[in-house]
Amino acid sequence: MALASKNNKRPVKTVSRANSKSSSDAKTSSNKKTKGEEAKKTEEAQEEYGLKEEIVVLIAFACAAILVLSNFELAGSVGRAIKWLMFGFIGVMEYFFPFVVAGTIIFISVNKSFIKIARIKAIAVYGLMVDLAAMWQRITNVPRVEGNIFSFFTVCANDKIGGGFFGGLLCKILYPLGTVGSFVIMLALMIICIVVITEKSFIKGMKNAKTKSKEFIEVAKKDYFEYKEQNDLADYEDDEDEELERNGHFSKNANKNAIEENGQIDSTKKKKKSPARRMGRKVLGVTSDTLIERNGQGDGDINIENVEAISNPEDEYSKDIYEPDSNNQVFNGFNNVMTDEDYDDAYNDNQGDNHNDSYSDNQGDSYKESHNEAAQEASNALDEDLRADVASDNDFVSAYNAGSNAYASPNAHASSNTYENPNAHASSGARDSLTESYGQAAAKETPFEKGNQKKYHKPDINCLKRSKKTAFLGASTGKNDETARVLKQTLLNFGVAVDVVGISYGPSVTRYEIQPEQGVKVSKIVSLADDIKLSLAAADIRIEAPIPGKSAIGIEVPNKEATTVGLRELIESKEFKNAKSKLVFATGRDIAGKVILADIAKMPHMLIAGATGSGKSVCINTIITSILYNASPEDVRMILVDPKVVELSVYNGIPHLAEKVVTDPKEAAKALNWAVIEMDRRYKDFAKYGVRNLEGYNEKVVKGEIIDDQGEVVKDKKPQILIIIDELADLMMVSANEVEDAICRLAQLARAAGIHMVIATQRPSVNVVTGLIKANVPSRIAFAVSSGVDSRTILDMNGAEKLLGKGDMLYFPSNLPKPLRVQGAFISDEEVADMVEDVKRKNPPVVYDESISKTEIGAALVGQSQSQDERDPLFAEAGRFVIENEKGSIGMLQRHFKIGFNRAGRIMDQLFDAGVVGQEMGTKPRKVEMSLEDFNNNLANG
Ligand SMILES: Nc1ncnc2c1ncn2[C@@H]1O[C@H](COP(=O)(O)OP(=O)(O)OP(=O)(O)O)[C@@H](O)[C@H]1O
Repeated sequence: MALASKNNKRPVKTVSRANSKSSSDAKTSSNKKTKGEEAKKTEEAQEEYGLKEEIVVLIAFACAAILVLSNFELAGSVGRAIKWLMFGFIGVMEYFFPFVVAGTIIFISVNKSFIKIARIKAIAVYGLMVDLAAMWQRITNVPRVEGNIFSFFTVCANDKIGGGFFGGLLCKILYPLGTVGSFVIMLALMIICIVVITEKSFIKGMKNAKTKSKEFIEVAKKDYFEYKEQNDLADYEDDEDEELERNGHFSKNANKNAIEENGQIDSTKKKKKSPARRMGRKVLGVTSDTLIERNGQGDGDINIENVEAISNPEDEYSKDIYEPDSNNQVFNGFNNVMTDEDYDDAYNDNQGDNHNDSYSDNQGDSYKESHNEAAQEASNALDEDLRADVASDNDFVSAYNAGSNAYASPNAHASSNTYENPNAHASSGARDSLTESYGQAAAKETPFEKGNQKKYHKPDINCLKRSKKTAFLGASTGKNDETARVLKQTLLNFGVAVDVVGISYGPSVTRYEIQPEQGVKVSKIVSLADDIKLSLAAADIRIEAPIPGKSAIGIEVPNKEATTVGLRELIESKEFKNAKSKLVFATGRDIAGKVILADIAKMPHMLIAGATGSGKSVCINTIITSILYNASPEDVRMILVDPKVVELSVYNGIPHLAEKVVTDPKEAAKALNWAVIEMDRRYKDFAKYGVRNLEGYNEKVVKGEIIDDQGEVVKDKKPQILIIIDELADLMMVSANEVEDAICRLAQLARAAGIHMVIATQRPSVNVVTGLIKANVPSRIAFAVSSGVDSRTILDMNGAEKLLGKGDMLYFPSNLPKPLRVQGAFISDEEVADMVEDVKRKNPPVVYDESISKTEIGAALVGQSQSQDERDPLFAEAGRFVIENEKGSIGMLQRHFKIGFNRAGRIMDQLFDAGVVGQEMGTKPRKVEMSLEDFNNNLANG
């Protein structure tokens, strides 16, 4: 029905044909016929036509159906006959025949207006069928083509094979051409039929295919040339960039990146450049064409060249820690990157100054004035070789050594009693005779005797090696600027727009100070730490958000090569020399290269923690060395506790030691107890003489206002005492309670008494660094640790797990709000050994304080109770209670008076002292040995 309706609509031409037919009829018959009649006829014709069409279509379908059914032998004997017949005519093509018949009938019926064409096409279809049948026949060759023409019909009809009569006939006709020739012709026929049916030219199609492939090649060629052109352009741009970089310009982003005036991205440029850029560059987790849309600023990309490494005065977090001197030329950050001349000048200045300090300070004479004179004397006194050296060598160091030798010689000693310095650089002969003469002198006078306090001779600065000066300069090359660019791009890739506002080149890390655009959360940048690490291929980075005192976030990236900060350069620095405190030590250099000094007196106690190999022992060495270069034994005495035995034993014999280096943890507990007793003693003295602290006391000593019990004026100042414990864990293992008690008591009260502690541990766990110790030791230095948990134990915050080791530290004194990243000063074991040797040689033998080793563990507590000498307020009541119950038990006192064990125990001890109860009897209660009457009497008598 659908077809019918389609047909009704379609043949407009058919209708018009009918119309024309009726009109011609009208012409030939008569003009009398009315228009209404014509129209009626037309309508009738149309109806007739529609019906016919429908009938034809239906018959066609019926025929086709019967043919199909015949193929499957479902149409009875007629069907079988038809099948037989059809196979006889067209062979195996009979299977397709029903559909072809139905199709052609319908096709012709609906294309009546093109009947000729329709017929031709129908013939072509049948021709194609015969051609295909012939092909099949030729391929199978059954029945044989050479046979009788009629055998084709009979064999195919009977056996349902072959190409039938028509197929066979064609084969027979073409037989003289042979098989191949036959096939060629049959193929040609097939193409002709298809062309006729489809009306599509085979040759034209071939031509089209040719032109299409040509077009395709053209397009490919065009693409290739375009790509090549772009690639060349990118190469050229890269060359240009490199050239700019070489010339010190770093504005390629500003030139190349298409940020328009109004901040819009030039998308065409961006599109064109992207393939070349991606192909031409290594991708480091960023795409280099990512541009930032700036909000109204429109000043293009940041020009990294303009970013200067400024050691901003605002960086001074605390005046207590460093007081930068504008005159200081020694590595004062990167603004003052030194030329060789500068360096040498500074060196000579410092050398001269230091030399001056070492001698003129202590001796009261100007070393410089007499130096030339003395050197002259030396040249007389020394052997030929040395004299030649002194005469020819203009180098200050040689002159200095020669000068020192001069003073070391017995002659010089005889001629000038100011310089009795046995120098490390003395020739062996001179040294022997000196030792002899020194021994005699030492026999006459007691070392550090009263009024002879200025005879401490500092070690020679040449015992410490000078670190390489070029190391700092190396870090200021353009490499780091490139890093800043990558950093910025990486953050942009994650949608974080930032400006790099400053770069600080530190000895081991470089800090990029970035300022996020408004609306960017600091936490977002912190969360990108791993991605930044990946882009920069950095071992580890630390993000300081924000940098204290700045509206910027610091991203600390390790330098490719870390620079060692030599202790010597710090000790020679003006900051160190100008430091007033005797307990100042050269900590290292901060991220901007500034000298960081720490004053232990202000801390007043310090905890140093870090994993093994992170730099604790080196740090302790720098503390001791700094003190040896800065303070005399009258100013500072040290107690060194070294349970590891090997670390600090080298210092045995230096005059600053109050006690031989303590290696036994039990001895260490004694030493701590001694310190507690000493602290109590000092407080008593302060109270007695009406001073508040050690400084006040020492001032009075200088003024001669301190008179002792014998009525003599005290001339000895009390030194500051520094207790250094190299491994707290070892002490805690042996006697945790005593050690913890002593440390806490010292930590709470020792500041005013001038007693300070430096406690180091590689195990920052809570059972070593207990809550009590942490609470009482406010200043910390954290070296690299293995986990954030350890970092939190030390600093109460993460960060130390990101450190690089080898002296990289977070320095967190009590007066800073946040830890400061510092590269610790370095001193080698050889330097320590040289320096200690030098100090020992120059100074009288050390006199240890025997009372330290004689102190009993727990004596401090006895001392404490004795010093208090007070009975517990419950003493009387407790006494009566015990007597009434006729037994003395601590538990009973605890329960009855609702007090703790310690207090109850103390009361029981007091009752024992007063004779109320007897000795302890293990677990049994003590015996009562006093009547209530006697007890009351005793109380009444006081
Ligand atoms: N400030 C520094 N500068 C350069 N290198 C350093 C610095 N401090 C330490 N190192 C390097 O690290 C090594 C280990 O240092 P150190 O012995 O001080 O570690 P430690 O923390 O005391 O280890 P341990 O707990 O095992 O004794 C040193 O030999 C040295 O090479």
